[in-house]
Amino acid sequence: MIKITKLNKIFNENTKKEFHALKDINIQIKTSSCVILKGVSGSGKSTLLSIIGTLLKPTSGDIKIDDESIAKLPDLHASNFRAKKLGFIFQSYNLFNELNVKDNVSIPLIPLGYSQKQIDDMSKIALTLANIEHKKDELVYNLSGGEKQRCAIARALVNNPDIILCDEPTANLDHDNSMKFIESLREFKKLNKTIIVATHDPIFEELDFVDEIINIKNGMICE
Ligand SMILES: Nc1ncnc2c1ncn2[C@@H]1O[C@H](COP(=O)(O)OP(=O)(O)OP(=O)(O)O)[C@@H](O)[C@H]1O
Repeated sequence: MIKITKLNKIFNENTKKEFHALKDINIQIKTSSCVILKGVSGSGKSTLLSIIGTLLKPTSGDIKIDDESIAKLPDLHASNFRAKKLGFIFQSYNLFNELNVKDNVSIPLIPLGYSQKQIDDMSKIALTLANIEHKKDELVYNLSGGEKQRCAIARALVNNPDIILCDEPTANLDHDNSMKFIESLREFKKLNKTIIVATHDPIFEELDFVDEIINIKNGMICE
């Protein structure tokens, strides 16, 4: 369970540029559910996703993941927490173009102290799940947009995370590849992952496996 209580995020606090990006957010996300964070550009979706992902700290309020409070985790603990529990899929893929697919996918495992054999085995499982195993030796630079997305999916899955966070995952995909991405989400759901997708793509609105759509407007949850 992810429990967010009275969460606020203020950028540039106490300066002329002060901006209240998230206002008194209260949400509970059940384990193994799929939730869509929906809202127009600038509404606060990425900010909320980044806080859930421990990439950003809230100004006030609490966020608990499986009863562990993560709002104020020191940076080293936050990066360990991410490495064990979370997988990220970003709109811009965030891959290393000059490395091959397999190396990109195995990167999150390196700080976790696995042996080379374990890294190879775990990477192979993720590459197969994301249907990109056949391109494992190809440089990311040479992949199509849909293939880059599948490589990013494999990287998000490689540590077998409980929670998968997706930020505008279909923004750079055509309709066919967006539909393929949605089928990947369906598979994650079958694997009992908790999935949170921040998006304004209407394609996510009527999916049978989505448990909840949370609307965000001007940093607030709309009922
Ligand atoms: N580091 C920052 N400093 C100042 N303001 C910021 C910062 N990050 C985000 N903001 C502001 O907070 C608001 C919410 O941004 P956020 O990226 O969360 O929106 P979003 O709903 O994800 O938008 P998009 O769909 O365009 O990605 C925006 O007005 C943005 O300009």
